[in-house]
Amino acid sequence: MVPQGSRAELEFGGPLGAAALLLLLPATMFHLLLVARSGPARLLGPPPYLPELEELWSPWALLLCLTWLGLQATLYLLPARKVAEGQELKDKSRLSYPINGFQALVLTALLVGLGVLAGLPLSALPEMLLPLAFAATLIAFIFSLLLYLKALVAPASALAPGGNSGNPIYDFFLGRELNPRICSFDFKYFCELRPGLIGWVLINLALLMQEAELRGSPSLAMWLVNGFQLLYVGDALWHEEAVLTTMDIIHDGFGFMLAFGDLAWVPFTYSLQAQFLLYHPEPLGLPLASVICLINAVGYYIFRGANSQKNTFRKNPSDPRVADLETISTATGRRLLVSGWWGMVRHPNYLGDLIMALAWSLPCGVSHLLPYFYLLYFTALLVHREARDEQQCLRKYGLAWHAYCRRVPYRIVPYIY
Ligand SMILES: NC(=O)C1=CN([C@@H]2O[C@H](COP(=O)(O)OP(=O)(O)OC[C@H]3O[C@@H](n4cnc5c(N)ncnc54)[C@H](OP(=O)(O)O)[C@@H]3O)[C@@H](O)[C@H]2O)C=CC1
Ligand SMILES: CC(C)CCC[C@@H](C)[C@H]1CC=C2C3=C(CC[C@@]21C)[C@@]1(C)CC[C@H](O)C[C@@H]1CC3
Repeated sequence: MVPQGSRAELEFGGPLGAAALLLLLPATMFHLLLVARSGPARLLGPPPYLPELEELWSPWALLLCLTWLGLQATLYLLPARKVAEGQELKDKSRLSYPINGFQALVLTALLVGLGVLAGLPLSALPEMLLPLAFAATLIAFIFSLLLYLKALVAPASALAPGGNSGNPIYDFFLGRELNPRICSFDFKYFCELRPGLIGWVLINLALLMQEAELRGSPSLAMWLVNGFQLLYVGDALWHEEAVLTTMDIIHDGFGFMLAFGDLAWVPFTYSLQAQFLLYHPEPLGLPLASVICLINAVGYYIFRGANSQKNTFRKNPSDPRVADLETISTATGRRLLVSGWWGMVRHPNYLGDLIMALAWSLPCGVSHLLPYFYLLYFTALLVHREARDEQQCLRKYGLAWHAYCRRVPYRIVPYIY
C-alpha cells in the first residue's frame, strides 16, 4: 500500500524539476514546430517569432483532436483478437487489456484511405500543426487535472509508488493513480500506444502528401523517414502486449508527463524530421539511401531481437528459442539472462532504438542540427530511463542484480557506456 504523502524517493528533480518540466516540455515542442518551418531552422537560439493566440487557438483544431481521440477510443473498444493479463498488482489481482492495436492501425489506414479518395484534404494538415499541437496540449492539461482529481477518490491500493509525495505540482506531473480506468477502459494503456503513435504516422503521411503537391512527388528522404517510422509504429502495435511489462504501465502513475508525452509530444515532435524535410528539401542519392536503410535495418534487428528474446524468456523460459541461454537466479524466483543479447549490454534494446534514431535523422542531411533533436532527446531519455530501471531492478533483485552488473558491465553501448 502507498500511503498518501509517503516519502518515496523523488525523481525528475522533485517539485521544482516537475514545475520546470511542466513549462519546458510544451515550450520545447512549440519551439521545434516553429523552427522546423523557418528558413534558418536553427535548433539553438530564439524561435523565429512568437505566435499570437489566434495562430495557436482554433476550435476546428480542438474538434479534430477530439474526433481523433473518439475514433481511436472506438477502435480500442472493438472486439480484440486476444485479451492479455497484466502484471500482478499490489492487491494480487490482474487487469485485462485488449490486444487490438495493430487492428486499430489497419482500420485507421483504411478509413483515412477512403477519406482521401472521397476528397479529405489530408495535405492541409501540416498547415494546422500549430493549432493542433496547442489543442493537444490543452487536452493533456485538462485530462491530467481530471486524472489528478480522480485519484483523490481512488483507494490507496490503486496509487502508483511514485507520484504520491503530497506535493500537488509533483504529483500532477508524475501521476497519482497507476491504472486509471472507467469500467474496462484503461486510459494509460490506451494513450501509450494509440492516438499519439498512430497520429505520428498520419502527420508524417500528410507531410509526404503535401510535399508531393508542392514538388510533384515525395522526395526519397521523405519516403525513408515515413517508411522507417511506420515500421517502428507498426512494430510497437504488433507487439502491443510487450508494453504491459514496461515501467510506464507497471510503475509510473498516469499524470501530465505521460498524458502530454503520449498525446502531444510523440505526434508533434517525433514527426520533426518529416516536418523539416517539407520546408528544407534534401537531395539524397541511392547509394547513401542504401547505407541509411542498412543502418536502420541493423538497429531494428538489435531492437527487435533483444525485445523478443526477453519477452519470450519472461513468458516461457523453457521455450526452445531461449532455453539454451545462460541465466542467473534471483531471490524472487525470476532469472536474469546473462548471454545472448542481454549478455552483450544491460539494455541492448535501447542500443537498437538509438541506432534507428540515427537512421531517421540521416536522410535530412548534415547541414542542420534540428533533425538530430530526436536522437539527442532520445539519448537523454534512455540514459535517464536506464538509471531508473537500474534502481528498480536493484530493489527487486538485490545481490543478483550486482552479480549481473559485474558479468555485463556496460549499460547501453559496448565498451563505451
Ligand atoms: N521511442 C520512445 O520514445 C521510447 C522507446 N522505448 C523502447 O521501448 C522498449 C521497452 O523499454 P523499457 O520499458 O524501458 O524497458 P525494457 O524492455 O528494457 O525492460 C526493462 C526490464 O527488463 C527486465 N530485465 C532487465 N534485464 C534483464 C535480463 N538480463 N534478463 C531478463 N530480464 C531483464 C527487468 O524487468 P523484469 O525482470 O521485472 O522482467 C527490467 O525492469 C525498448 O525497446 C525501448 O527502446 C522506451 C521508451 C521511449
Ligand atoms: C514528454 C516527456 C519528455 C516524456 C514522455 C515519454 C513518452 C513519450 C514515452 C514514455 C515511454 C514511451 C514508450 C513508447 C513511446 C514513447 C513513450 C510513450 C513506445 C510505445 C514506442 C514504441 C516501442 O516499441 C515501445 C515504447 C514503449 C515506451
